[in-house]
Amino acid sequence: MLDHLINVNSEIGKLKVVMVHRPGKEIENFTPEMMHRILFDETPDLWIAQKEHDYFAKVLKDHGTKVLYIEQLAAQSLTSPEIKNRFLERMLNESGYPKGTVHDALKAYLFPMASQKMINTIIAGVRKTDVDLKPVKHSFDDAEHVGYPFYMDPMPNLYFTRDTSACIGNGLSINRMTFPVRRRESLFNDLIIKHHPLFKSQHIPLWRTRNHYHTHIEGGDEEVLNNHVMAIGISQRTSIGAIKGIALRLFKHSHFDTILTVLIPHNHALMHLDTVFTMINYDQFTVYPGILKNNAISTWTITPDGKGGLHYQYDDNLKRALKRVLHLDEIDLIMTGNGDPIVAPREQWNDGTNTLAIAPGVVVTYDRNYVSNLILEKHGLNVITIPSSELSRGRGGPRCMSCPIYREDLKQQ
Ligand SMILES: NC(=[NH2+])NCCC[C@H](N)C(=O)O
Repeated sequence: MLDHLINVNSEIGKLKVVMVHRPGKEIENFTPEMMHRILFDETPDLWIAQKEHDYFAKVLKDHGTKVLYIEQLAAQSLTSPEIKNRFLERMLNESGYPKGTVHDALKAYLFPMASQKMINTIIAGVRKTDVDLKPVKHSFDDAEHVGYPFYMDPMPNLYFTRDTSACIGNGLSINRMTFPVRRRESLFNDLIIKHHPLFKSQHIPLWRTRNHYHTHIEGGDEEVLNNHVMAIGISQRTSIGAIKGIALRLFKHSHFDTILTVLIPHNHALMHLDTVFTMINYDQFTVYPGILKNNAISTWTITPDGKGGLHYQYDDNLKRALKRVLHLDEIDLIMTGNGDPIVAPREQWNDGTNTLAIAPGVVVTYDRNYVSNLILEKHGLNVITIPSSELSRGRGGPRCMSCPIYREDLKQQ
C-alpha cells in the first residue's frame, strides 16, 4: 500500500496507479438529436469500444500500472445505507429532482439495487419506461419534457476520467464541469475521495472543489509539468476565475509556485489544452500547429506576488515561455501530423495530440493517427498504439481516458 495514494508531480513519471472507466450502456443510450448537447459527434459501437478500452487497460497493466475503475470505486464507497442514501439524494437533486413524485419513484427504483448495479444504472441513464410512475396527463410541470425519454440522462463522457478530477502533487482538483451533461460526473469523485477505504483516511488536500457556480475548470486543461510548475489551458472548458482560484490555493498550500496559462481557441475540437499540447518527455511536447498563428500564442505565467496575490508575465512565444518556466536550454515541440495542413487538423480531431505518457519518452497514442505516431518515433519516442475507431468518436484520446493517481517522482526535476 502506498503511504500516500495521490502523487502526481509530472506528466511523464512512471505511471503506477490510474483511474479509468470502461464504457458501458451509456454510450449507446442516446439519439443522434441528443449528440450536440451531450458533447458527442457520433454514436459509438459499444461492443467494439469496450474491446478497445480493454486493450488500453491491458497495455497499462502490462507496463506495471494498477488500473482502477471509477464505477467500481464508487460502488465500493457506498459503505453504509446512510452514505448510499446521501449520495443518491445528491445525484437525484443534481438530476433535477430534489423532491416530489418523480424523486420518490426514482428513489424507490434505485435505492434497493445492489451498490454496483445502482452506480451502473445511474451512469447508463434512467428512462421513463424504467420507472413505475404513470405520468400525469397534460401535467403543466412536465410540459417541457413531454416525449423526452429520460428521467436521468446517460453519462457517455464518463470514460474521459481525466476531466472531472485532476491529481496535482498530493492533492486533488474536483472539478465543476462546464456543460450540464458532465456536471454530475464529479459526484463520483467526491464520493470516492470522502468514503472509499483507499482514500478517506488520507486527508487529501483539495485544491478545488466542485462547489463553484460561476467558474469552471476541467482536467483536460490541468497539466502537471513538474513538481512546482503547472500548465493550465484558458479554454472553452476552463475560466480565468477558476485558474485564479486554484493558483491562490496551490501557491498557499502546496509546493507549486508557477502556473503557465495558455490561451487556446474556444471550440469543441480544441476543447482542452491536452487536445493541442501534451508533455511526453523531459524536454519534448506534442503541439497542434493550429494554435500557433505565425508561431505566436498568448501565455501568462502566474506566480505569487509576495503579498498573497498573483503576478502575471505575458509571453507570446510558447517555446520561450516553456524554456523559462522549466529552466530548459532547448525543447522539442513535435507537431501533430508533422505540421501538414491537411493531416494536422484531421489527426488533431481524432486526438493525435492527446498522448498519455506512461514513463519519460514512452507514450500511448491512438493507432489511427499514423502520421503523428511516425513523427513521434522519428523524434525518439517509444510509441505504443491502441485501437481507436470507436473510442475516438467521443472526441477524446488516451490522455482524456486516464486520471493518473500515482506517478513515480522523476530523478531529475
Ligand atoms: N481531456 C480531454 N480532452 N477530454 C475530452 C472530453 C470529450 C467529451 N466528449 C467532452 O466534450 O467533454
